[in-house]
Amino acid sequence: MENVVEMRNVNKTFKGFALKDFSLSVKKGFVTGFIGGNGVGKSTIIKLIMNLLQPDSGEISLFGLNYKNHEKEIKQRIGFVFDNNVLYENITLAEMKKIIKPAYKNWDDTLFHQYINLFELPMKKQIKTFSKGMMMKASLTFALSHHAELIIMDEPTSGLDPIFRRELLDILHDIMQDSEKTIFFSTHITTDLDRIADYITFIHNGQHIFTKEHYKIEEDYAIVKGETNLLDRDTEREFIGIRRSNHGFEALTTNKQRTQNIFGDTVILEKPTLEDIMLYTKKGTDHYATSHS
Ligand SMILES: Nc1ncnc2c1ncn2[C@@H]1O[C@H](COP(=O)(O)OP(=O)(O)OP(=O)(O)O)[C@@H](O)[C@H]1O
Repeated sequence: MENVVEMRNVNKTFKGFALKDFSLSVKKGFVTGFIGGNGVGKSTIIKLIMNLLQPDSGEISLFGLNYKNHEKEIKQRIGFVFDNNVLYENITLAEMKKIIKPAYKNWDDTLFHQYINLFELPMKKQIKTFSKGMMMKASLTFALSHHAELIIMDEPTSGLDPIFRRELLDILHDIMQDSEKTIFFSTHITTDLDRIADYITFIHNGQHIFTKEHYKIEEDYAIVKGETNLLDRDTEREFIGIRRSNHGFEALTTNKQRTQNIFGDTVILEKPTLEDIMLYTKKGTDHYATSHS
C-alpha cells in the first residue's frame, strides 16, 4: 500500500522534549487520526511533516519526494488547517483569496465559492471579527480549494460546537469518496475518530506507540477487570497501566488472547475506548518513570 507521508528515524530535540528515531507512515486513500495527550509532540510532528520545522536528523518524504528538492511541488499537493488563527486578521476573505489563489496551480474558484456559501462566510468582513468556528471554516475553505491530495489538520475540531463538528466530519467524509485523497489530523476528541478514522496513530512522550487500523484496536486491546489477589510481579508485567481499588483492579492489555490464556475466566475483558488506551498508557509510563528513577 502506498504511503503519502514517510518519516524515518527522525530526531528533533527541544529543551525538555525529544523525538528520538521517530518513524511514521501515513497511508494513501485513508483517514488517519493522530492522538496523544498534551505536549506529547503532535504539533511538532505535524510541523515537521509540513516543513515548518526541520529535523535534526532523519528522513521525511511526502508523495515519495523530499523537501530539499521538491518543496514547491509538495506544498501544491497539501491542504493545511491550523488549530489557531494564522489568517491575516486585518483583511477580508476576498482580499485573502487574492493572496492565496495565485500560489496554487490547481486553485478552483467554483469550489472555493461553494465552500464559502456552504459555510455562510462573509467575503467582505474583516477576518478579525470572525468567531472561532468561522475562522476554522475559512481555514478549511482555503485548504480544500486547490484539490489537495493530502489534507493535514492540527486539532480542527477543538473549540467547535457539536453541530459544526458533525458538519466538518461529514465534509471530510465526502472528500474521502475520492480514493486519491488522504487525511491526517490530530485531535483530543477521540469520539470524532469513531466517525471517520480508518487508522489511528497514537504517540506518547515523543514515541510512536502504534498505528493501527481502527477496528483492529478493539481486537488487540482490552480492559481487564479482576480481583487484586490475581496480581503479582509476574502477572503485573502482562499489563500496561493498572488501576487498583477496594473492589479489585482494572488494567489494559495489548494482547487479549494471551490474557485469556493466563487468567481464563477469573477476569472480565471489556472493549477499551481510545481514551482508555491513552489513559492507561500514560499511567504505565508514569509508573515506569517513577519506579526507575
Ligand atoms: N519551538 C519550540 N521550542 C521549544 N520547545 C518546543 C517548541 N515546540 C514545541 N516544544 C515543546 O515540545 C513538546 C511537544 O509540544 P507539541 O506542541 O508538539 O505537543 P502536542 O502533542 O501538540 O500538545 P498539545 O496537544 O497540548 O497541543 C512540548 O513540551 C513543547 O513545550
